Amino acid sequence: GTGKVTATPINGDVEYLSPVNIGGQTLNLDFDSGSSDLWVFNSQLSTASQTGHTVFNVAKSQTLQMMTGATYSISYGDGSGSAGNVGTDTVNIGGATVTSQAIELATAVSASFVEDTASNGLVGLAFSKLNTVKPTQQKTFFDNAMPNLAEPVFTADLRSNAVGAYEFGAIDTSKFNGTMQWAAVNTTNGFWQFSSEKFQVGDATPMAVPGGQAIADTGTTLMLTSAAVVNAYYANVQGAVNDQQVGGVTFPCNSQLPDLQFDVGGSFMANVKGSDINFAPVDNAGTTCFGGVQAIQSNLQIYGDIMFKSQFVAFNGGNNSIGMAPHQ
Ligand SMILES: NCc1ccc(-c2ccco2)nc1
Repeated sequence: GTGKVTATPINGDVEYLSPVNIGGQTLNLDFDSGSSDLWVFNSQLSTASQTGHTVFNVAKSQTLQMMTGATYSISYGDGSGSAGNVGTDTVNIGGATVTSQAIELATAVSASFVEDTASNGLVGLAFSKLNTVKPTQQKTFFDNAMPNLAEPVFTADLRSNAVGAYEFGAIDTSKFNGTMQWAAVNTTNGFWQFSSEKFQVGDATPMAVPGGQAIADTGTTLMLTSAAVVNAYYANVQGAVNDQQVGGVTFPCNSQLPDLQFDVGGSFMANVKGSDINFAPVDNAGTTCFGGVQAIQSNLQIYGDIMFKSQFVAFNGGNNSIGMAPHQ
């Protein structure tokens, strides 16, 4: 079978939310190709933590079965996290259904998740080896769904300030231009990881990031790469400054930002449109804007939603490869 759901950008493309049916209850969740836990806000949480959220009511599902003794605890790169207990239930994502999916039921969530009332949990779509459930590690929705999917794939079609889609089991060739290009994924760390050692700003001389690796992460807002690439990129932008107060590089909102091409697995170069690198204003007048490309002090680069807004991306769990093509 196949399944398709909308991916709706929230608060200026900070994150994308998709409807997921769990035991007959529909919640808007954040699909995250950078982690491997499916967890939800639910009726076990304190009233304070539930405030503003749609929660999964554990008493209302007729198919929920609690997993005795199982717990989870997850923390993310941005310092957020959640922890709780675990059950299994039927999960339906746009028609793709798994009858016994591990549902991680938060009993504690960090403040930033409580404050983010648009999101009621995450669907982890990285590799199951990263799942945090103990004592028995659980499989992701994609791993569980794969055997019944027409093709062992899911795709991310994320758009700038527009509704896009996640699809399981098929690659909709009408959603991208040209031929999709593919690269091998290294699953050792449990991510959709590939080498990314070459960058090109506009039509300037390409630059090398020896040993550079990257992950494709729908659950991260920005595109995080090496300081060398960030400096080289914004050297082309009049008025760009690294503003410690704001927490990264800003520039005049009316800047003409160049495109940025990046290497995917040594197999092909993919492009991020300059317009997609103008992320958001930092001041009320909308004069100064925050860059969508920012530095990370690690050679594991994180290509988040800024990249997905320029590239239609296919994740192939059958042969562990990643495909990209410019959106239609
Ligand atoms: N990359 C995983 C991830 C996703 C969302 C969040 C988050 C924090 C507050 C609201 O959302 N944190 C980390």
